[in-house]
Amino acid sequence: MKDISLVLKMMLKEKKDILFSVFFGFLAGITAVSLFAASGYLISQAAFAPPIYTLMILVASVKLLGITSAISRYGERYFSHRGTFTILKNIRLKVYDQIEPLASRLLQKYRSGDILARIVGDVESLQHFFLRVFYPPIVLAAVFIATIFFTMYISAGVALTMSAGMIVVLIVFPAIFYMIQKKAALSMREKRGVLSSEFTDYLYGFRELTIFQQAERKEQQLFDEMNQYEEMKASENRQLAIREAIVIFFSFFIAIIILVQAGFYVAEGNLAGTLLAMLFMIAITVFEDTPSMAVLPAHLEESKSSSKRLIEVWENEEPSKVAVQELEPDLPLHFDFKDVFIQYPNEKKPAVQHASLQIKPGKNIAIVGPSGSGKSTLMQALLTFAPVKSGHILVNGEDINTIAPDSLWEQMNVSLQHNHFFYGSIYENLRFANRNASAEICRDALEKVQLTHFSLEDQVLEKGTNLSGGEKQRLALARLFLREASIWLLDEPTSSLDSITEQQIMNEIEKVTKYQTVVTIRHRLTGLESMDRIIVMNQGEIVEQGTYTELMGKENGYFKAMKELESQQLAF
Ligand SMILES: Nc1ncnc2c1ncn2[C@@H]1O[C@H](COP(=O)(O)OP(=O)(O)OP(=O)(O)O)[C@@H](O)[C@H]1O
Repeated sequence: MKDISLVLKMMLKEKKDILFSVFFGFLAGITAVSLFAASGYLISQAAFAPPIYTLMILVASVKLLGITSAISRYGERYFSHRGTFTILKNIRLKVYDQIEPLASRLLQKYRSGDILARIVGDVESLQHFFLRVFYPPIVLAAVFIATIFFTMYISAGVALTMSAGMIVVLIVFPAIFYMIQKKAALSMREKRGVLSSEFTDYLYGFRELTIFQQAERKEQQLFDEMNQYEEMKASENRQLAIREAIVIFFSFFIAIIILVQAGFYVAEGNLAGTLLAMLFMIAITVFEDTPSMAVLPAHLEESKSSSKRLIEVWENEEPSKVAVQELEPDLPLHFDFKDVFIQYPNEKKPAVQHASLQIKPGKNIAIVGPSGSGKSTLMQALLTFAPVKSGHILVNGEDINTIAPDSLWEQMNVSLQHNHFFYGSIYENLRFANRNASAEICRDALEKVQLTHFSLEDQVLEKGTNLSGGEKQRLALARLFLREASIWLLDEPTSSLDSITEQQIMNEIEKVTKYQTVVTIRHRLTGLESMDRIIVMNQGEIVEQGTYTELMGKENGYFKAMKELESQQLAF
């Protein structure tokens, strides 16, 4: 039940459509049974040449039942499909609400292809739950019970046979098929996830695969995976067809048994001969919709696992927020890291540990250290993106987790190591930072980062593939000049630039950030003399922190050693 809780909750919101679907489904089923029962009776009666009005009443009943059955069937389809689409919409909104705050963490946990396959595929497959799992057995059982009650008045023996048939079709077959289904569905889902991940890898890595002449091998691997998946799918379809055939065969078998049984009663004189055709027609019609019970277990298993897999995406990721409070805009922000420990999912080693530091408003902070020492992770923690396992990050004395992230990001100007660019013009890619920025302001920003050779109309391809590394960095920095922010977080903002351009752009940044907090991650150790504080990291720990003079004054200091090493390398 827990597995299916997501779709059940969303479904029960649509009670009206559920009730109408069941009502019209029942009406369509029972009128169909009555229609064929009346037809059977009509044929038998006609043989005895009854008064014309008897025939007229019977013919009129048959016509009325036929029309009611058709209209009810339409009503059933209308409400069940309307309900299904509304349930799907509710599920999509729910899933989006759940994963939106976790987006960055989820991409650390799952391969992007797998998460995409999960969310799109699993949500889609939940459409079958209401349509093929939930209400058809209710309707079928209701039609069966009403028919069996009616049949009991004609022949208790036939009613008993019909009840036995109903139990086999509604309970025994689905239970057996469900057990068989469980195993097969698991491997199908795994295969689908693998295939989607492999395909995404192939698309993203196509250039590298081509350069290293591995594209053909990867393609072959993908084709093999696809063929295996197709084979599994075909085998599943075959299985479903066989199960449907078994149920259909059984239904006919029961109808024949009922015919023979009723014939026997007629021969014995315990049943009127005119009712024989009617009973046979009832038996055929009441079992008519039972093939849906053959596919029900497959859809139930699929819905259960889809619902479970979707819940798993956010289940253990629930942010441990106590209360979400908005930060007042323009409030100077003071960050305080207290013994912070960060570990990425599925990683053995922590990325950052025992990190304690303060970032006071208006200060200029540099984070330095060897590659992989945890500098970017520390910055991600300021943005609330890092998986902090213990310790606290306080913003003006309040736990960062209790603060609405939007109100924090509103005060930040961020340039990360890898910045995203959208397919569109330079202008669109700039205005993405500030929708109100005029063309003039955007041109001015381009000038500050020395990208004057670009016009605002120039095209940027997806992910900025037509820009050089340095141009991408400068375009990302140009965005920052369009926004007012009290905190600037810059992760190696100029690493791809020559030192002269770097200096000129940093001067521009300094001009606009005179009174702002600036945290910069640096690889090069030049130009750090004016920093208010330098945080030195090594293997996930802050090994030193202080001003340039303090750090250089340390006997056997780590920063001093790094600086000396860099000077020696530059001298060569
Ligand atoms: N998304 C991630 N998932 C798992 N491990 C990660 C992730 N990001 C970083 N790490 C690991 O965390 C550690 C710190 O990485 P981080 O990027 O913070 O270092 P860095 O000092 O910024 O490195 P660089 O100077 O090369 O950018 C590294 O061991 C890295 O492999």
